Amino acid sequence: MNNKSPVKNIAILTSGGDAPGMNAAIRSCTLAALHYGHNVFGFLHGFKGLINNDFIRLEEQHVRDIIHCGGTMLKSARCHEFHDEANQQIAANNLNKLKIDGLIVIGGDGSFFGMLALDKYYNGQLIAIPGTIDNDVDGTDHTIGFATAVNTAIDAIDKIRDTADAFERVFVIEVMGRHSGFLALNVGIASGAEQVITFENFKNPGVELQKIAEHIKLSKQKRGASSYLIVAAENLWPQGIEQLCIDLQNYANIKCTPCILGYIQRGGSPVPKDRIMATKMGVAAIDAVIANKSMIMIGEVSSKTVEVNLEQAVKHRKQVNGDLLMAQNSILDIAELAKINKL
Ligand SMILES: Nc1ncnc2c1ncn2[C@@H]1O[C@H](COP(=O)(O)OP(=O)(O)O)[C@@H](O)[C@H]1O
Ligand SMILES: O=P(O)(O)OC[C@H]1O[C@](O)(COP(=O)(O)O)[C@@H](O)[C@@H]1O
Repeated sequence: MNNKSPVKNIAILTSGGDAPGMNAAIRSCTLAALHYGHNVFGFLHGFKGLINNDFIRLEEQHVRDIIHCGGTMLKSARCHEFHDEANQQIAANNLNKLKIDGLIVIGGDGSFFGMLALDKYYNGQLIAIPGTIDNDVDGTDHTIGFATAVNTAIDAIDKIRDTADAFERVFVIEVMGRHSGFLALNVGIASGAEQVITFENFKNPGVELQKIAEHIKLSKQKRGASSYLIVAAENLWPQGIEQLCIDLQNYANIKCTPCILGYIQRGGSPVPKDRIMATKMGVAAIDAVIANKSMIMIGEVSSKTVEVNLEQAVKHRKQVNGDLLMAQNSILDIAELAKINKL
C-alpha cells in the first residue's frame, strides 16, 4: 500500500506539556514513514526547533527502544516566541527551504493554535496528534498521556489513602489539568475520593467552602472517624489548595492536609492504552501525509481512528463526561446517600 507515492520529507515535533506515549507516537510515525520509503526529520524542542532549524534525521535505530519511555526524545518547549508572526515566518521558511512536505505536531490545543498560525506561511501539509495529560482536546475521546496520568495519580492517591486511614485524616489532593476537569473527575472517581472539586461543579469559593465543610462534617457524623479525601483540580481554589486547607480550618475548625501531586503526573512509562493509541495515531498521521491531507487532527472515537478538521478541534471546548459528574456529585455521594437512606 502507498508504495508508489513519491518520496516525501516528513517532519515530526512534540510541543507543550510532554505526555507519556509521545515517544510511542514518534516511533510509529517514524517506522511507518520509513516503511513507505519516506525521509523523516525530528525537530527538537517544539516550535523552537522550527525557528532555529534544529533537527535530526530519524532512522529506525533512534526509535527502536523508546515505546516504554515517558517524556519525549524530541524534547518539548513552551515557545513563547512562536506567538510572534516574524518567528512563524522564519519557521515556515526553514520548513519550505528543507522541502518538508508534511509536518506532524504532537501536542495539545496550544500547539494546534501554533499550527494554524504556521499554515499561513508554510507550503506543506500539517497533521496534528493530540498529546497532553489534560485530555482537553475536542474530537478525540482521549489524548495521548491521559490514561497514564490517571493511573499515576491513582497509584499515588491509593497510598495517601493508607496513611489517611491510619490517622483518620482529611486530605486535599491537587491534580493537574490546567483549566479542565478531566483529570480531577476521573482520578476522583477511580480513587473513591469523598469529594471532587473541579471546574464543572464549582460556583464560587464562598459557596463551595460551606458545602465542603458541611460534607466533611456530615461524613464524620455518619461514618465516625475515618479518612476523607478531596481531589481538587489545580488553578481552581484562589491561592491554591494550601489556602483551601487554611480556609477550612478558619471557617469550620477542620484540619486538612494539602498534597500537590504535581509533575509526577506527567512522567513515567506509558500504560498500554497510551502506547497502543499513540501507535495507531502515528500510523494514521503518516497515511494522511501520503494521502496529501492537511490541517487535520488524528483522533480516536469509540476505539476507531478518525480524522478531524483541525480548526474544528481547537474551536470547541471538550466537556467532561456528564454521567461521571452526576455519579460523583449525586449517586456516589455520602450526603445524598445519608438523605435517601436516612443514615
Ligand atoms: N495562539 C498561538 N499562536 C502561535 N503559537 C502558539 C499559540 N498558542 C500556543 N502556541 C505554541 O504552542 C506551544 C504549546 O502550547 P501550550 O499551550 O503551551 O501547550 P499545549 O500544546 O500542550 O496545549 C506554545 O509554547 C507556543 O509555542
Ligand atoms: O510545565 P508547566 O509549564 O509548568 O505547565 C503545567 C501545565 O502543563 C500540564 O501538565 C499539561 O498541559 P499541556 O499538555 O496543555 O501543556 C498541565 O496539566 C499543567 O497545568
